[in-house]
Amino acid sequence: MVSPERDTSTLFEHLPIGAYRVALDGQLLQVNAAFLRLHRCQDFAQLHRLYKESGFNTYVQPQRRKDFEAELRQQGKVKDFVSELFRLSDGKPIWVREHAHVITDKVGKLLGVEGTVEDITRERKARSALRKSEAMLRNVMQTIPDQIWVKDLDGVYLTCNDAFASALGIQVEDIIGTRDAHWVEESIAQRFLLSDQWALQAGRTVTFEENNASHINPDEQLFEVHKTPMRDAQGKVIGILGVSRNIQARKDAEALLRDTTEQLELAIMGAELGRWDHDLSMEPGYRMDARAFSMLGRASDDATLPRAWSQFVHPDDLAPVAQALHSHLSGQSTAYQAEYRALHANGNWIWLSSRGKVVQTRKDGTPLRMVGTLMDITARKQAEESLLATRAELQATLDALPDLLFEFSAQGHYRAVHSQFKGALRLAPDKLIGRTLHEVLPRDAADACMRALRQATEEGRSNGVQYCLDVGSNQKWFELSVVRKPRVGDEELRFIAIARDITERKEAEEAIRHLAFHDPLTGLPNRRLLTDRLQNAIAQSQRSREHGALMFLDLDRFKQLNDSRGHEIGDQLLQEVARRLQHCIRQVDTVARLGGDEFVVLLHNLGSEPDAARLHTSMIGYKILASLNEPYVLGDAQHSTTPSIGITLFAGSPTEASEVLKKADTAMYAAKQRGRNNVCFFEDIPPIAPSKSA
Ligand SMILES: Nc1nc2c(ncn2[C@@H]2O[C@H](COP(=O)(O)OP(=O)(O)OP(=O)(O)O)[C@@H](O)[C@H]2O)c(=O)[nH]1
Repeated sequence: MVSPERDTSTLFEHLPIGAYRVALDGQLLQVNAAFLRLHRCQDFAQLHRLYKESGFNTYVQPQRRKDFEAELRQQGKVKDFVSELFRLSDGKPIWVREHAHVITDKVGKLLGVEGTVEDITRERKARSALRKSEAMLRNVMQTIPDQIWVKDLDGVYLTCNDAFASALGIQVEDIIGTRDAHWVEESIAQRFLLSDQWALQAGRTVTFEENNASHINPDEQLFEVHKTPMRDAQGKVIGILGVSRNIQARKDAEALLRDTTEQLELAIMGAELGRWDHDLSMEPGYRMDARAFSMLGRASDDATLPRAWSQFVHPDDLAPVAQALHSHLSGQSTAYQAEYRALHANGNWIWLSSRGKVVQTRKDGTPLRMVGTLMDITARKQAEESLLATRAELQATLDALPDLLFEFSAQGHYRAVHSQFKGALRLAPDKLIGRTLHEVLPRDAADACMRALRQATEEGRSNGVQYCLDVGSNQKWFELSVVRKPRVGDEELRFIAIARDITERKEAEEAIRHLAFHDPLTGLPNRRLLTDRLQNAIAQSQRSREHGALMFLDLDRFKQLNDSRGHEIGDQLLQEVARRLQHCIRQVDTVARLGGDEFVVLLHNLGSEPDAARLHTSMIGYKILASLNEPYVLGDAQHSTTPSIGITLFAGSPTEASEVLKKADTAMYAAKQRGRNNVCFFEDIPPIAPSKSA
């Protein structure tokens, strides 16, 4: 049988933690093997020596020994006394937990102290690490926006984060220890339970989406839920970890993207666009889709093969296309855009419009991938070309037109000037635009143009309105043709106006008119104009009762000059006579040549007194006689001539011009008969006696 003492001693020896006995003076009496291991000592002697050297106090904080002894004195024992000690062998600090009690003999006399010392350095480190990792886990759980919770196998919440608690509308502390049924409808709690069981049975993380309407998810937002069985260190399932994430916004964005992509696809199809995808990291890396490829008349089977972007591009268009590409790839342009000719399978060149953008870059910004569209613009290009040709033709026609071409508003604003002959304009075209006719032209001309515009407004066109302008130092005549432009939509009413320079025509007309009323040799009014003026003078005389007079002149023996010196010399004489006659009369009076060597002078406003009128006329008649008697230089010889002048007066009474002319002619004839170079008044000719036989 083993004695109790021996049992105690064996137990002491084999305790897994350090055990000691000390005397009242602190001397070590006995330690066990574990105590020696704790202090890394070989044997009791080494330990004892080191212990003595330390002065019986190995506490890192010396105060702790005093605390230990005080507690022992007061309580007779010390429990769970944790302190830091210096390990006796190497002086390294270690953490220990101590229990001790005093030893007494049978009568209660104090003999010493007996205690245990347990090295808890590793345990403390582990606890501290655990505390740290727990804190970290808590932080992570709070930081993650997802809802996180942990339930045990009975469905009781062990922990959760704020996101989860606030989704339920309560505090974290309120959730712990409760079940789902506390917070959600029974049906929802049931569904939660089913998914928990699914994860537990599967023995792995299960993921599913959930949007069940409940008071914690009234908007039926979509959540992605992960449930994972939780295991202890031995791999035994002890609970379930849940993570739930609101993916409504992501789903909406995905749906929008899908919609947009579909719409884009539809738009691309609707616009008959082809697509290309250019992988810039490889060569060749340009791929077309079937639609793009079929634009080139090529079989869609080969469409997706990578090729050089330049494969079908017209050689003359390579440089500009490469330039556009470079400009976008180097970031100078926000998008790539080029129009070029491409080789159709039938051998023709078609026009393509290519647009695209870089959609992927390396980290350093180097472009990696471009995508874009192709559009067949051959028809547009052809239309543009024919439009350009038509425009060029129109411009050439306009350039060839000797006219000024304008566009006006109905209010007379210059809207456009199409004229080659800018010199004929009063202002430069850019200065004309926006101004009105009245701001640019003199009043009469502007009024005439506005008249034409008004007529064109009412009738659609206007032709023939004429106006006169000073252009430079010349006076020019213009004739206006105006057409109302067909209106497109609610566009302003406009008029095309052609102003034709008709100065030459006007001058020709004037010359013709002059010829009709004037004698070409002397420029004097002819018989027709004289007759007209004579009629006017007679009419005026009737109104005013003033006298007028008509002189009829015929050169004496003019025929001889013609015959002797020729017709031309005769003409020269007639011209000089015309000049002298004009010098003898007032501006208001008229000298006319009737033909041959016959001239007529018409005098106006000779007053109402007959004698005064006759005297005045007589004076002029003799003045003319004297003037024409002056010698003439004709060619290289002098010549003399004389006129015979017949005069008649008229006043008040109605008379025919021919009658007056006849009287003057008669008087002239009388002057001839009186020996020529003479002045004779018709009124002085004695009336011819009626013949006896009559
Ligand atoms: N040089 C020239 N001669 C003309 C022109 N028209 C007519 N004559 C000539 O003028 C002459 C007119 O002569 P008359 O008046 O009949 O005779 P005359 O010699 O003047 O004789 P009297 O009048 O009786 O003194 C004719 O010889 C015509 O041929 C003309 O435009 N130029």
